[in-house]
Amino acid sequence: MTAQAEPVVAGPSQQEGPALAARTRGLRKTYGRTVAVDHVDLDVPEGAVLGMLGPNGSGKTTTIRMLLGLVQPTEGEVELLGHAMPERAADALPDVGALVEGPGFHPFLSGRENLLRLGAAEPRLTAGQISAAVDDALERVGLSRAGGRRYRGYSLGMKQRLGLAGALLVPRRLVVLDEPTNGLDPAGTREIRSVIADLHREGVTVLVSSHLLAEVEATCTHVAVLNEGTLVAQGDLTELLESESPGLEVSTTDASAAVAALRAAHLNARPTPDGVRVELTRAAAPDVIATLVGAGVPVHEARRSRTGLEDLFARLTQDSEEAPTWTS
Ligand SMILES: Nc1ncnc2c1ncn2[C@@H]1O[C@H](COP(=O)(O)OP(=O)(O)OP(=O)(O)O)[C@@H](O)[C@H]1O
Repeated sequence: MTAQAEPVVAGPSQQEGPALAARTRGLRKTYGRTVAVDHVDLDVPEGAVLGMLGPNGSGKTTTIRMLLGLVQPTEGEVELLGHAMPERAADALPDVGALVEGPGFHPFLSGRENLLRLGAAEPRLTAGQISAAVDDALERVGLSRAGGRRYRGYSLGMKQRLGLAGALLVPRRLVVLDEPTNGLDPAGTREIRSVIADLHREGVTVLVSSHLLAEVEATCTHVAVLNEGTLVAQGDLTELLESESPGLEVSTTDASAAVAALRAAHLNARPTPDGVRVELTRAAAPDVIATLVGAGVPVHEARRSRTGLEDLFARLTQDSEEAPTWTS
């Protein structure tokens, strides 16, 4: 594994910042010789929708499972809603709704019957409250009409939404969702997004893991980026993006010649689908174009780029031995 720089941090420091719904310090998990999570100091501010981003295998699920007390850390501390985990799980977990792995619903029962069974195991609901809580939860995730149908016939999106309804049977302070839109079509993704937006409006803290950059950019107020088990950036999403250096997008038919010429001139450049993106920290746009033209690279168009999440992650993860694959 490549040595990582100090994580990029945006937003107020912890002393003056908001209360934290979840917090880890020095969190580490190893499986044999595999380091799944490496000294992660994660802050999830109360009221945030925090997107935990990272390529496959970067440690998102393991971190989430340690937060919820489902996996014992090798080292480090976890606090969930102010309670030490896993020791004080019984104090913390009633306020936490989680959708962590494929929910174990019964295939031959309807969505509603499955939720009734879950409701019966929910310590905050009396027997008389379960039915109304189930109906509320079904409505919240848009499954009221499909509630009577067998789980077996549900689409993947409906199954995910039913899992979410199960996590929301009672009001929660924190909702944790591990890749909730995995495998969903755009309509299913929009539905999950809208449930997250509703929770945010109600002041519920949401921690959602994803490897979809566009998804996080559209839904989240905060972001935490994991790469090879290490936290490489975290903070307020807008502040993180604003702290990024400006770039120039150059359209060219010869991206490899362009990258070679720019790197020879000690400029940071990386290929994009229609050319290259050049960081404008060490050179102004006219110098970049002059360098390319001087090297005989055909320049069809050049425009300043708005820094997006994709650029931020390309930079944060560019030192990896294997370039991570991001999907936007
Ligand atoms: N129970 C386990 N036993 C052995 N290795 C594990 C176990 N759980 C996770 N790992 C390893 O730890 C690393 C981090 O895995 P993790 O599932 O946390 O990543 P992730 O970011 O959630 O990935 P994905 O997006 O693919 O779900 C991987 O190398 C994985 O193979």
